[in-house]
Amino acid sequence: MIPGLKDPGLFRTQAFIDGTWTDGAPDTRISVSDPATGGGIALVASVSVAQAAQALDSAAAAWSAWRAQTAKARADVLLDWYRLVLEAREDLALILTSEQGKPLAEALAEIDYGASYIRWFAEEARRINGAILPGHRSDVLLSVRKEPIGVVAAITPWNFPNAMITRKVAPALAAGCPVVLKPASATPLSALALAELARRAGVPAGVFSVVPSRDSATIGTLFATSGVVRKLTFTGSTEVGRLLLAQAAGTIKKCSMELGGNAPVLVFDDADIPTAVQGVLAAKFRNAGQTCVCANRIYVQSGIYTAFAAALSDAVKGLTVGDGRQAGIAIGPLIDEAAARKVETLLADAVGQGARIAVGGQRAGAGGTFFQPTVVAEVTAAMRLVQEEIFGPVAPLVRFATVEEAIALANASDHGLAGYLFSQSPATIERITNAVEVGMLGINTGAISTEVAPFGGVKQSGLGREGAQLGMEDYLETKYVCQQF
Ligand SMILES: NC(=O)C1=CN([C@@H]2O[C@H](COP(=O)(O)OP(=O)(O)OC[C@H]3O[C@@H](n4cnc5c(N)ncnc54)[C@H](OP(=O)(O)O)[C@@H]3O)[C@@H](O)[C@H]2O)C=CC1
Ligand SMILES: O=C(O)[C@H](O)CS(=O)(=O)O
Repeated sequence: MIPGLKDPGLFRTQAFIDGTWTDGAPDTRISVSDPATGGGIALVASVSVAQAAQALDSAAAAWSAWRAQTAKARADVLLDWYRLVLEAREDLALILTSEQGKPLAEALAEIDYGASYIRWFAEEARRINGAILPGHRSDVLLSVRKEPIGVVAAITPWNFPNAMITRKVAPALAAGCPVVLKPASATPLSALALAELARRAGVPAGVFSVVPSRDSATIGTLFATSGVVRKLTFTGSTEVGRLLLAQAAGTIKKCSMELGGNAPVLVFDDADIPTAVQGVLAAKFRNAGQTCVCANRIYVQSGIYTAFAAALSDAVKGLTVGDGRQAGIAIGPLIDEAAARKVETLLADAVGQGARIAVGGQRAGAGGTFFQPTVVAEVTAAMRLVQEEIFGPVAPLVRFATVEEAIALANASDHGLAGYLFSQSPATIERITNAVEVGMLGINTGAISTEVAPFGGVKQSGLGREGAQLGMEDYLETKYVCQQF
């Protein structure tokens, strides 16, 4: 149980299948722990493959009635869900921080961000328009219709255990598609609370099921290979996304992939230093650096390097580390011991090759997975800090000299999710905007995520877009009709 919940009914530990709370497989449960204390907070049902298959079958059975609802009726249910989520935002944030660790202020922001996707797609539900085309013959009527793709299987990560779910479930339901969700095992409670609120909002049985499982690989294989599933949507690491794509090939399944990132930041000599520092703080240290759009490699032009490094270091020293439930905390714990150890390994590799720790560099506090917000200077492209997604509160600074060098460095990655640019030169901004290989670019800002814009990457950062009007397309099929008079 989580102390302090106003509505204990949101603390759910069973699976939610076909509108019913149900135990999982016997003798297997998911142990959910609090990353700040290491203590256990829940034992959650872990479903069997048969139960996950049952959830898919119940979704298929519910599909025809859900798609037959008017767009307005589906929108009304989503708006009720939106209202209930906002009414429960403090409980949802407390559940989220308890299982994921981010500071409560960030958790509240995530609940609002997640809710914004529900509202956005409630509105988009009523704008899924088709078209009448000018015929190629005088005796035909040509039309194009948008139809719900069918049963959607979704798999989501632990770092945004609320918003990554609504960013998929809301457009699917808006389009007329039922969803079966497998949430991350580290953070199932947020997903189950969302399911309870969806139930209260009137989402019909079978239209939204949540099947936590300790055996994610087996459930993922079921989702990717089942003939019942028409659409697979995944957010998580590139390696898992690659595996799922391969598994889905057998059924030519439509897939959306929001995968790993390795965001470059380019700070030019003409940048406004306070703006660049604030932008890097926002893009680097949100969620203790555990976001796919985090600033991962910070390239600083040689003329501003020393001044920027000093200003950033001063700002980072002011970031407080601690339990996210305490007031004023900026950096919570990393999700688990493996994450903390990975950060240590990457730092050791960099220092071993001549990098210099300007701020931080160590675990914070006595024990646990807290890590000091860290600035590393004199980093080079040969270091793992630059080559790999850090997923921790570490800001590596790399020098560069020219615009052409900056472009080459920024694009030297298999990933291309987000990127950031700090300059006051229109010519530099235009040059970089056209040349950098990313799906999303922040210019003189480090905060770019919003439901109104298409979220997604290029290269091995994924396929498809979430949010915006584009985000609805992933849950629709197009039908062209040629009617002879
Ligand atoms: N592009 C984007 O929008 C985002 C990308 N990410 C990326 O995700 C990574 C970190 O998140 P993380 O949760 O660790 O990513 P993972 O890929 O490890 O896990 C994501 C989800 O996939 C499940 N999973 C793990 N292995 C398999 C498998 N073999 N088959 C099917 N499902 C599987 C996990 O289940 P379980 O929890 O049981 O392991 C979890 O639900 C980073 O690379 C980050 O960049 C994260 C968020 C957003
Ligand atoms: O998991 C992520 O990194 C999210 O996509 C981050 S965001 O959408 O809040 O930027």
